[in-house]
Amino acid sequence: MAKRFSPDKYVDGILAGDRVMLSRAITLVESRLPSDQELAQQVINQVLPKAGNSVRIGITGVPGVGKSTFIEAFGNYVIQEQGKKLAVLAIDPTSQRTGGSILGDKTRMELLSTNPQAFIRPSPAGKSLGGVTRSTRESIILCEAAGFDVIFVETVGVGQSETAVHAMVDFFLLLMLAGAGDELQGIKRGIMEMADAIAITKSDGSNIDKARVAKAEYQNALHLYPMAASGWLPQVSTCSALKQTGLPDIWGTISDYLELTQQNGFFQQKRRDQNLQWMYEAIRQGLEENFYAHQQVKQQLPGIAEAVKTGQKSAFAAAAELLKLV
Ligand SMILES: Nc1nc2c(ncn2[C@@H]2O[C@H](COP(=O)(O)OP(=O)(O)OP(=O)(O)O)[C@@H](O)[C@H]2O)c(=O)[nH]1
Repeated sequence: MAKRFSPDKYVDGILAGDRVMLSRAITLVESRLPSDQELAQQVINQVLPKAGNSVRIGITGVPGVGKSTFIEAFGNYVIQEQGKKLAVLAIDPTSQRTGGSILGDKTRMELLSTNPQAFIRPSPAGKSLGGVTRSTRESIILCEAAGFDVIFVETVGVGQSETAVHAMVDFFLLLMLAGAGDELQGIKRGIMEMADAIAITKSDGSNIDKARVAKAEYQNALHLYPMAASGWLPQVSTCSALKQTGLPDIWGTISDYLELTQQNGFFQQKRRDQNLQWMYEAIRQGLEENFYAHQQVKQQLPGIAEAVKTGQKSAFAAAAELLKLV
């Protein structure tokens, strides 16, 4: 097992912006060991008052949309032109690639991964969506305490992980291709409804006209949705990560959104709601872990499951019997 330090050492390191200590603290957060979990909670509790001062931006899009290239280009823009410190985290429980999606794509994030103002952390490998979600939420807090004022949370645009990311960010950006059709892109209607902005990627060369048409179409489609509680009308823009165009527009949209929602109180309300949601989620996960770790449950579960399978017991009676054991 790697070396562990006192909680203060992690806390001091993080607050001083020490990236190595930040990385080590995230490793604690990702660990399944109860002793690591306990240490992680102590660290998080201590840095919590220094967290929260960032803009949390979820970025999603199906494979092929150009996500890594976009994050590299937009990330560098945010650092260089907006003077921000950027952390990039990933939620990708499906990733089979070693070290998760971001590390696998490090070559496409060459500039960002060597930029001292950026911190890139891949999705933890071998975890369930719930596990990844939890560690990403806690990693956001640690990154904020370390002084990162923009956080990108990247996810693959195929389903459940979008909902998880949406529940932990302030702003949700959906990347789309021009002319591929929603269904072809595997974008579910629900994901479009969650988007605060859509960026049509690869708007360069012969693609520019197609991207312009797509922009108008998506803008029309978004107008059909009922007005969001934030009072914000989702915006569509076109961009090219390759040619570095459209990036200031996207940042402008994010800034407009922040201005509106901070003024009308939606931003603060959403964060408070998300905090509560995190708590209930943690309770649910904790209960589930305790249940399956319980000695008697472990012993009796296989037999009872078999009885359900063969029709000797009803699913509900079986569940009730097992739940009573804890
Ligand atoms: N013409 C053009 N091609 C692009 C642009 N951005 C990305 N590409 C190309 O699109 C392909 C996919 O880009 P990636 O950045 O790997 O995106 P992805 O497939 O969504 O990958 P993940 O980030 O792993 O999900 C690559 O061949 C890129 O060179 C762009 O702005 N213009």
